[in-house]
Amino acid sequence: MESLTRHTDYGAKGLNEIDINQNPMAQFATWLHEAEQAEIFEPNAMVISTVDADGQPTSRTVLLKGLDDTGFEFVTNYESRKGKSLRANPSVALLFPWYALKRQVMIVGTAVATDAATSDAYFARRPQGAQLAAWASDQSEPIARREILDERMAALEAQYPEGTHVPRPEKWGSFRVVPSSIEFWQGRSKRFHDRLRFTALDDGTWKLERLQP
Ligand SMILES: Cc1cc2nc3c(=O)[nH]c(=O)nc-3n(C[C@H](O)[C@H](O)[C@H](O)COP(=O)(O)O)c2cc1C
Ligand SMILES: Cc1ncc(COP(=O)(O)O)c(CN)c1O
Repeated sequence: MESLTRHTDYGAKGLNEIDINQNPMAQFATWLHEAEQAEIFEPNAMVISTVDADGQPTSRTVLLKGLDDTGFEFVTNYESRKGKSLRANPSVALLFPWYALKRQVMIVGTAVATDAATSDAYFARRPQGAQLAAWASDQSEPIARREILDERMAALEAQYPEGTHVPRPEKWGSFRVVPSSIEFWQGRSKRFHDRLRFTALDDGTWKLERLQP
């Protein structure tokens, strides 16, 4: 396996304290836009790590669905493994792995369920197939066979013909991750990378620090 011994150079393009936007959410929006421009697959995909009631961490990918000065939004099933973990412990880590750009963004924060209206508004914008899948799936629960899921879907498709309104299941909705720190990582040559980390202060401003690579 050649990839295991490869030593790819990550290039000369740096990230410095002068050029970075002093508002980390605005800086994040710039990098997300650049990831979109680079046409990488699912640029808004992020790995979210949670810790369950027993202290066991787990990670999985979700899609970023909203971004503003208060935080990062994603949607999921509140009764899923991650949903249950977040009820027990709202601390999370987010990772945007933009390898094609030799970049990653690491966020630490707290996840809070949004109000029902926010979840309703997003659910209403989903394609009907995805809406029905949210009803059909008890996310993260074992099931004996794929066919059982397909039968559930067929029954839901009969109940809700194309174009009819599908209400949001109560078990499904959005979370907002309120960040306490946001680190921008830019890969550079010789593994001598740039790392700039913002930490939220009590007065609503951000402290910026450079971390060693
Ligand atoms: C690219 C990608 C995007 C995904 N987006 C979501 C998402 O936005 N919400 C979601 O609940 N699951 C999403 N999934 C599935 C999750 O990774 C995961 O399998 C699921 O949420 C169950 O996780 P859990 O059992 O740890 O709760 C995505 C998977 C991939 C690969
Ligand atoms: C199970 C699941 N739930 C939610 C989402 C994200 O929401 P949407 O389907 O509206 O993109 C995804 C995206 N891959 C998903 O796989």
